[in-house]
Amino acid sequence: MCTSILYTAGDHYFGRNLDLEVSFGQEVVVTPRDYPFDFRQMPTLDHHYAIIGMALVKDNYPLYFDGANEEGLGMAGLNFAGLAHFFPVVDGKDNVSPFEFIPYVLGQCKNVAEAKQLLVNLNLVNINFSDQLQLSPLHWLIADRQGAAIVVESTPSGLHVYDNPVGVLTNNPEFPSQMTNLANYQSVSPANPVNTLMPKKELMTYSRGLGSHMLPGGMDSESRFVKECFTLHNAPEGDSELENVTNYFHCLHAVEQQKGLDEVAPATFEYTIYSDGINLATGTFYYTTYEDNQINAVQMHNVNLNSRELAQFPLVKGQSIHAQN
Ligand SMILES: C[C@H](CCC(=O)NCC(=O)O)[C@H]1CC[C@H]2[C@@H]3[C@H](O)C[C@@H]4C[C@H](O)CC[C@]4(C)[C@H]3CC[C@]12C
Repeated sequence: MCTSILYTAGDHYFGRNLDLEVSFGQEVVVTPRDYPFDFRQMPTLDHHYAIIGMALVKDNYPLYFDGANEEGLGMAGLNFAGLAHFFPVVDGKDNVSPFEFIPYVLGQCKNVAEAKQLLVNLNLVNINFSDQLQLSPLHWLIADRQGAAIVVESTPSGLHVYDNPVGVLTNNPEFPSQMTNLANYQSVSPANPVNTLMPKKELMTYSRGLGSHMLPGGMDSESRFVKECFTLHNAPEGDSELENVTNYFHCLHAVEQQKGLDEVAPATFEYTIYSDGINLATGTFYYTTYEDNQINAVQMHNVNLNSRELAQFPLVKGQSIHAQN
């Protein structure tokens, strides 16, 4: 499972938790403007916006899990098992495979409005990257540095593009059902509740935080969606980049999966392999890994963006403890 968010605090911060039981060998990858992006059914993009994000590089091709471009448009692919459906190639449509979808959008669009235009003629097609790396059933959150966000879901009924007013995406069910479910939690609050249960009776406020007593806390995607909406939309806005990045990671880590809690096969547990976030205005990409609570950063503009060669930054994994004596 996974969770992706757009946090607004002056600038906009976009990224995700990647929750899985195996690591693919992903790293931070910058694709510069002149790297030739080949597509199976569409013309090569010889020149495009530069992209930074988390990717597995295979045969010199960056298979992005999530990322953002130099204009401040971000995009993340999240599991959508059993619901995602990809189609055969159709003449006259823009036929793009899901593994090409992030470069296709981030290479060409400055913002969500441009992405919506590009999606009008899109057909997400069932072409595997290779026999070893077959398609995964994904849906996507796309968000920009003006704060707009959409969700893209390709199901048996076709391609669906939904405005996302909450800036959160997890996994199943379909996005409109997640939004409907939020209505059940409207009374969840950071404040202690007013007693409407028995207004004429005194009830003891035995604890702080009673306003969030009904907040779901499970590992499942519906619980994470509600919990993250509550956390994100009550998060403070900081006065500095450091404060904002700190708040941002607290929001994501609120729904992280600790090892041992989500059993996906006997004795095999899914956990939050990494959490990442990019400041969409500055192009600084931040991340933490399960093994390392330290926030690491890669600044895309410190890489030569007028190049044809991918720049790869292996993930820092060792825990660093600040010994004080
Ligand atoms: C499985 C995860 C999504 C995380 C998640 O929700 N998993 C748990 C679950 O089963 O619910 C997805 C997100 C991005 C995906 C990868 C990217 O799409 C890039 C690449 C695309 C290829 O078609 C398949 C391999 C490969 C490398 C994908 C493997 C599966 C990934 C890593």
